[in-house]
Amino acid sequence: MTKRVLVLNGPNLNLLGTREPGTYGAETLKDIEALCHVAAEELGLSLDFRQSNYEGELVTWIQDARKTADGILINPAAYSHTSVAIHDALRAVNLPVAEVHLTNIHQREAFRHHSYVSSVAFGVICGFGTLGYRLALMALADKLK
Ligand SMILES: O=C(O)[C@]1(O)C=C(c2cccc(Sc3ccccc3)c2)[C@@H](O)[C@H](O)C1
Repeated sequence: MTKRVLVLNGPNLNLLGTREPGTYGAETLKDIEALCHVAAEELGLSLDFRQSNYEGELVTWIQDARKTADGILINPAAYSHTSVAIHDALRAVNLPVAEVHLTNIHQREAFRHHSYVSSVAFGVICGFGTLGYRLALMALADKLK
């Protein structure tokens, strides 16, 4: 049975590749989606890849995942540092969660050092750029086998 992973991307990630390439790299979210589909094919996973700037939409997608997905990869972006709602939704659905950040949030501004998602994720990857998405999918494939 092919395991299905919901890949969620938070606010402003739709702007990747357009500004701040020195911080977030030159790749776009479309580039990340493409690399995720290549990795998923290699790992025998199916993917649902989404991005939203709206916290409530991300919460609803997480809730729906209880019935439609086997695991979640999430880059919550700025909501990492603010959203108890996303934390609670991830806890409620009780699916394996891998958290990804393109940058090393621990080397950045203090307000980025804490993530409300990390305590409900089985693993957290940060600082490896877009490779972090591939690494997280590898970890999810292993967790779901
Ligand atoms: O490193 C990440 O992936 C992170 O999750 C991603 C973030 C992020 C995501 C998208 C955009 C921006 S800021 C930005 C705005 C315009 C163009 C490029 C970047 C930050 C930060 O909010 C987080 O603190 C860290």
